[in-house]
Amino acid sequence: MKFTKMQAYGNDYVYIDAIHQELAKLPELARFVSDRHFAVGSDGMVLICPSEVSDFRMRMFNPDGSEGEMCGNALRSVAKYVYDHGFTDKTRFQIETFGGLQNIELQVENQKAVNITADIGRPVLDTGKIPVNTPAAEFINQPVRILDREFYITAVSWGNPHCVTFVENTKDFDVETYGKAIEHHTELFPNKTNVTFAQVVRRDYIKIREWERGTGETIGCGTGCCTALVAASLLGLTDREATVEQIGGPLHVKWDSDTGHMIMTGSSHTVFEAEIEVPFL
Ligand SMILES: N[C@H](CCC[C@H](N)C(=O)O)C(=O)O
Repeated sequence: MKFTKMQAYGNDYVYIDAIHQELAKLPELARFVSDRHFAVGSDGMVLICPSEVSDFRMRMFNPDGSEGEMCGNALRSVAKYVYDHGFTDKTRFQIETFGGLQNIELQVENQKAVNITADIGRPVLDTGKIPVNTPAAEFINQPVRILDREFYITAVSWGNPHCVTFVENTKDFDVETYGKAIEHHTELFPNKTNVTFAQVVRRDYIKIREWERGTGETIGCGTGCCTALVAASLLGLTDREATVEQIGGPLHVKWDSDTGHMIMTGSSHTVFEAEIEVPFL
């Protein structure tokens, strides 16, 4: 099976062309390729698929085999993939996800996409108890007891469930213990959740660490950055545009006040392309 390893802010996935290759047993395939000892090693698997309603479709799977409805870094990387591989020569197009149709705009240098802007639509402030895109009860800065602590949590859905809580210092924070506990708080988040721990540094600068559903701590998370900005600006801690510093680097995010859409702009990189023998395919 042919694949491409790409990373965006160190959020690394195995990208597979599912337009020209037949694939099967997708959850098993995701668990297999993501393994850092026995296979390629990644934060998950992303498929580039044909779409009946837009230019392309993306599907993303976590290393535990579960499927995420949306992924900001994968979205921008798929946009780069289809352009760099000559699947399209458009610099503006759409990618279908389970989180809706996402609008892409590429900045190209030497026939390669170097910077990718993605409009990922409007956030829904909910924990996943209601169907996505239903105007809903808002879940903003709610006190929630997790293990031995109380957290103030804001829930944001981009199609996939996210939540964010503000901490004093992300650097020393025990992301694993509390991230895991919040991820699995299924009374509040029936579909589990991605968890962002954020620290506001200035009105236009936020630091985050991310605990991802089905993955664990990652060093970059596009939708996590967007989630942090939504909560921080709703709470009056930042303006509607910020740089979000992740361990893997800074991403620029803007929550457009005219449209209510979230716009993220950042890079993505191809690491290598290769073939892997999959014993069960
Ligand atoms: N890293 C991703 C999010 C993946 C979310 C996934 N872990 C889920 O189960 O929803 C990003 O850049 O937005």
